[in-house]
Amino acid sequence: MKMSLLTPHVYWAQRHEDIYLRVELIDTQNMKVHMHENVLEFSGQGHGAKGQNDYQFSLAFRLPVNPEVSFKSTQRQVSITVKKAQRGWWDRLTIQEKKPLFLAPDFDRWLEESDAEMEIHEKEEKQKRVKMSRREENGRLSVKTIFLFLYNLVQFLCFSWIFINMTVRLFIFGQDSMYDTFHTMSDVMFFCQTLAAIEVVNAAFGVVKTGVVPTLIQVVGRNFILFIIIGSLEEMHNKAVVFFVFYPWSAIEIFRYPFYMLGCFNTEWKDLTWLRYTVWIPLYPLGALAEAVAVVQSIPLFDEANLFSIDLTKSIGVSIRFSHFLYIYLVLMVFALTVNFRHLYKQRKRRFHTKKRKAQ
Ligand SMILES: CCCCCCCCCCCCC[C@@H](O)CC(=O)SCCNC(=O)CCNC(=O)[C@H](O)C(C)(C)COP(=O)(O)OP(=O)(O)OC[C@H]1O[C@@H](n2cnc3c(N)ncnc32)[C@H](O)[C@@H]1OP(=O)(O)O
Repeated sequence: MKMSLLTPHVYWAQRHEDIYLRVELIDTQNMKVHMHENVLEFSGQGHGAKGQNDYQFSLAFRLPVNPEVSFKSTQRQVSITVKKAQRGWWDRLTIQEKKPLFLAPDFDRWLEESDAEMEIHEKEEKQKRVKMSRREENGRLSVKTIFLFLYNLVQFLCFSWIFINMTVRLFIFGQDSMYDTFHTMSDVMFFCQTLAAIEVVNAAFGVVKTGVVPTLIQVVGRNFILFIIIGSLEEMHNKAVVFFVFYPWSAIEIFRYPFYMLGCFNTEWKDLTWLRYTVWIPLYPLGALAEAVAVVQSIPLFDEANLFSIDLTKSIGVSIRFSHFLYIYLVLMVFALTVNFRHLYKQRKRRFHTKKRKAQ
């Protein structure tokens, strides 16, 4: 059956820089779209107003347009975009004053000149806002990265100083060095552990992706031992247990903080990651055991000194001794230890399990 040559319905709209044409043809095949001397030539087979047929049209534009035409055929229509050679608003589309019969405004996209200007203005504003928020985000990111990097660096340097000093002193002075640990290391340890409060704040405000509870247990637990159990009792200062508390504390941190430092720049050193997530396995129970021994050793000393006890003998006839609280603390330690051990185990599994899956 011979198909007759017909013109499809064409709808148009403009912006300051573009012309949009919508050709109402369904399932267009063998489509040709050309621009020749400012005239757009279209031909194709498809289902239009007169059923399945060959359709064609040409449009001589009123003002110069770019020779390149972009077009897209969908199941329902053909969309053509032509770029104006010069930015501006046209009072009509074609060179001839009389509008071709097949051409009509595309009211879905139609805008008056002032509305189109408004649209440009809104687009520019939106782009500006996106740019500004990106810049702000980058600024915030870098401030956060610098802050975390410096924090981890300071902790790494201080804990390394403690660890190296304790090791060297152990080699030089042997067992005697243990009794001197508090006098030689406590200032730096006080500094590090006070600074570590930042980690709780970071976790609470989402600065780092970690749980608040394990961090709180870690920081409060250590600071209780350092400032109350050891720090507040002079008799505890020259006990060897201080060595056994400080050594595992500082040993883990010389791996943990550099691991975070690299993480700040999305970098990883596999061996360091392995150490960070493995060394705690023996160190954590050892550290906790040393802390428990320190608490037990301090109990008679607190009783003797009557420190932090609340005397209620006059009002209710009893005195609440700090040592009572310390017995409770020892039980609490078991729970807290379990929570953190499980947390660290999960972190280890997450780290190595994901890495393995990624590698597959
Ligand atoms: C509520 C009051 C309770 C009172 C409780 C009283 C009883 C307490 C008894 C507790 C006994 C404690 C014993 C303990 O003190 C003994 C010792 O410490 S012995 C030495 C061995 N110790 C350790 O190994 C523990 C060391 N500490 C830690 O690992 C952390 O403090 C801990 C919170 C336990 C776990 O860390 P975290 O949850 O942060 O895990 P990740 O390291 O995997 O980090 C998760 C993601 O966050 C990013 N992150 C974390 N911190 C930083 C940082 N400073 N800078 C940059 N990025 C950071 C990290 O990169 C991870 O991100 P991603 O997953 O994307 O890589």
